[in-house]
Order: sequence, then C-alpha cells, then structure tokens
Amino acid sequence: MQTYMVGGAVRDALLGLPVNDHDWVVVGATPQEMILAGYLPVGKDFPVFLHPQTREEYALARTERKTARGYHGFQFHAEPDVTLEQDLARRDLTINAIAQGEDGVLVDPFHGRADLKKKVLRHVTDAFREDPVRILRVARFAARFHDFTIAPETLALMREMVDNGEVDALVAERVWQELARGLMERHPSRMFAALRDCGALERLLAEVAARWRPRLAQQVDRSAERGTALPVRFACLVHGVPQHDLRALCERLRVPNECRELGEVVAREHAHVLAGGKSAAPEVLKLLERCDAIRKPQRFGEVLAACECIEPGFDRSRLERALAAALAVPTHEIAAEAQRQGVKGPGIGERVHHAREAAVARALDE
Ligand SMILES: Nc1ccn([C@@H]2O[C@H](COP(=O)(O)OP(=O)(O)OP(=O)(O)O)[C@@H](O)[C@H]2O)c(=O)n1
Ligand SMILES: [Mg+2]
Repeated sequence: MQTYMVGGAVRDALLGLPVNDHDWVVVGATPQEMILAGYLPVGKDFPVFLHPQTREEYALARTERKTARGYHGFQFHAEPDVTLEQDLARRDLTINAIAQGEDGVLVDPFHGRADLKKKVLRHVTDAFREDPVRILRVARFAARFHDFTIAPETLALMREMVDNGEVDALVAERVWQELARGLMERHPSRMFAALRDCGALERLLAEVAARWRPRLAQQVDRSAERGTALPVRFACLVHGVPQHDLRALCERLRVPNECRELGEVVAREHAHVLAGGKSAAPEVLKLLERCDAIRKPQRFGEVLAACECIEPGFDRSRLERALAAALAVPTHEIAAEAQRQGVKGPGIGERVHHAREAAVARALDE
C-alpha cells in the first residue's frame, strides 16, 4: 500500500500558507489491512480511518457513484485496485486534487498547480456533481482565497446543479456548517456573491438573497476585517431581515442559539442602537432593557460590535457609558431599603428602574 498527502495540506503548502491538518489517501489497501495496521475506522458512509497516533484522516482511494438524489445517496467503491488518479478525479477542485507521495514527488494529473498559479477555482471532472455540498465549498474557498476566481465552466456546473434541485436536498446542518465557515473567512461577501451567481443563495437563504447589495457585502466584510466572532458576523448578514423571516431562516438552517439570539436582537434593535447615541436617558435605558444588556452585558458588547460594522461612523461610547452606569446601581441595597419601608413586589422594581434612570442620566450628562 502507498500513502499520499492530499487536499488542503498540499494546496496550502504550495501557496506558502501554514498547514494545520493533513488529509491522506491510501492506495492498494483493504479496510481489513487498515484495521490490522491499527487504524481506527470512522464514519459509515466512507472508508475513512484515523491514524492510531496522529489521529489524522486516512481515506482509502475510492470512486463514488451516486445511487439516489441528495447527500445520502452515495455508494462507494473502495477496493485495492482503485488508482490514485481515479481517486483524484472525483475530488472537488483541481487545487484540492494534488497528491504528494512519501518521496515528496507531486502527482498532479488535473493541473492543480497551474490553477494555483492562475488563481482559479475549477472543478476536476463531472464527478463534482456527486456532492452538492461542493457548491458551498467552492463559495467558501472564494471567500478564503479572495483573489481567486471561479472558472466559468465550474460556475455553469454549479448553476446546473442548483437548477436540478440539488441544493434543496442538503441537510440543514451541513449548510449551516459551510456558511458559518465561510463567514469566518477573510472576505465572506465573496461566498454570498458566488452563491448568488449560481442561484444557490435564492434557494438556501432567500431572505438574504432579496437584500443582497454592495452595502450589505461591505458590512459583512467589515465584520471579518474587524476579526469579530461568528455571531457578530451572522448578525451583520441578517440585520435587515424582518423578525418573522429571520425566525424562519434560523429554524430552517438550525442556526445555533448564540447566533440566532444576537441576530434577532440586532435585526430588531440596530436602528435604535445607531440612534441611541443621541436619545435621552429614559429611552436609552429602555433600549438597554430591550437588549437585555443589564443581564447580558457581554452580549450587548456584541450588539455594539455588529452596529459598528453596519455603520462604521457609529460611536458606541455613549451607550457603553450608559450601561456601565446602569450596572453600577446597587440593586440589592435599593431593594433592601424599599422592603424596610414596606414597599412590595413591582414597587421594588420601579425603584430600581428609577435609580438606573437617574444613574444613566448622570452618566450621559457628563
Ligand atoms: N465535499 C468534498 C469534501 C472534500 N473533498 C476532498 O477532500 C479534501 C479534504 O477535505 P477538507 O479537509 O474538508 O478540505 P480541505 O481542502 O483540506 O480544506 P480545509 O483547509 O478547509 O481543510 C479536499 O481537499 C478535496 O480534495 C471533496 O472532494 N469534496
Ligand atoms: Mg483538510
């Protein structure tokens, strides 16, 4: 059996980028031989193994055939007679289909190196169709390698797959996983632009597709430039989506709670936050309460961060001062004092509220 390094590790090394994880392909071995050599089988869909020490992924060379529509319709053929070239032929992009043998020699039958030089994302063969996740992957690579373009024939193939309903069969978790990764790349707007160009955005994120403009692209890219966390980037993406549509989007894609919650607060409140640099203390306190800022000050920091990406001239300092003042109000003491005076229930809450209002007013008058 022979082992080759493939995929991202070879590509990134050729690009002079740091290599984090390695993918390997094994030619001329059976699953039994792998298990006997101590490799741990993983996943039921693919003949993939983990190295007993490094835990890196070793996949048997394989050819895939699709038996049914959509992501689960795979049947694989992984026999010791599958060649390296056959395995490379069914990979997604030429730049990901370069192998490196143990002797260091590159095997590059699909001219991945030439495409790296030309900075082109190009599918390897028609086998690209076998996996609709690749539509999202190409878009994600466009966001990462922002000076690369998508080959016209690849974009045409992606469009054809979308027209055939291939993206509709994708499971929500995979879609979200790819979108989330793309949002964390350097130029996330390029992912959405690529998805729009092939028609996938309309199918997967119609709420965003309807609002996709150069301005929104800039806002999302600004969130990446500033190195913000995923929820902030997601909130920027969806800040213009109406509440009801946003809830539907989050349900459909099973968006994790942290992203969902920040997205909803920012969509609902960003206009008030952006104006909140000016309004009077009672309104400012109400805004902080609607954002649940007093209970979740850290999340309010993320709301402000999203608003800075939405409107780069926005000055967050006034609202930060207001929140600091509201947080500094000694609520326990006020409640205890009120109780001593015989005040009950809602009356106590009112006193706290008034104390906070006064504190915010003082902070804003400075
Ligand atoms: N849907 C997919 C997923 C993966 N691959 C192949 O498997 C390799 C490894 O996949 P993965 O680790 O997911 O991607 P990388 O290209 O290594 O990129 P990353 O830097 O994101 O790990 C890819 O390079 C590609 O050759 C593929 O053809 N089709
Ligand atoms: Mg990889």
